[in-house]
Amino acid sequence: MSDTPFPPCSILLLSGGRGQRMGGRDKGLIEWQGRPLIAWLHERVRPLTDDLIISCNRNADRYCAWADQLVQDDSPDFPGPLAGIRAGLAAARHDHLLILPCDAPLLDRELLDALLNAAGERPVMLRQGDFWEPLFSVLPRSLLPRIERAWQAGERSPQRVLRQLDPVAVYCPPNDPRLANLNTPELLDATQAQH
Ligand SMILES: Nc1nc2c(ncn2[C@@H]2O[C@H](COP(=O)(O)OP(=O)(O)OP(=O)(O)O)[C@@H](O)[C@H]2O)c(=O)[nH]1
Ligand SMILES: [Mg+2]
Repeated sequence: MSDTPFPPCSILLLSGGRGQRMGGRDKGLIEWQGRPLIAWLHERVRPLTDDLIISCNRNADRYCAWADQLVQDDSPDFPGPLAGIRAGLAAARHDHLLILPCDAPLLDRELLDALLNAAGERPVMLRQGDFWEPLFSVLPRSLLPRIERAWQAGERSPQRVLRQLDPVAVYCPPNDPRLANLNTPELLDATQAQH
């Protein structure tokens, strides 16, 4: 399965959002260049892991085709991506979990390698210009109890949680096209026209 130099990792694709800016549609299943967004992410990460986890809160019957395991939030009200991260960490079979959002189909192998090569005892988080990007990160599973404590104390922001855990940064330029995040129909159309 794996053709990588790094230790085995689990991979979590976050696809459990409300998709409000897409009119409430399940974003991972929206077609981009003729295939659902989640299929592009799946193609990119499948060679890197034997433990591909998708966090979804709808359409499990479709998502199961692209995953080894599915996880869902433990409440039905879309509490945000940290809910998916805690479920993914709890389910992960390897010591490290690479986390990615479902709506970034232009991610490339080089960026994934950079994140995974930095994996260790501290969290790894992408830093795009001046901004931390917690949904592009690698977490050791050993951090689950600390993340769980923060959650129980009412924290819901992945960025605040990860910043408190002494993250290692992997740097990207501010306008790195590989990080195009397709949040709206307009962005979806614009990137389709370019690729
Ligand atoms: N598990 C889980 N994942 C979520 C939740 N909210 C967002 N995400 C995921 O986090 C990533 C970033 O979220 P957004 O890009 O804002 O996606 P979204 O929340 O579906 O879209 P909007 O409703 O328009 O904000 C996406 O991969 C989402 O699927 C949630 O409540 N639970
Ligand atoms: Mg959102």
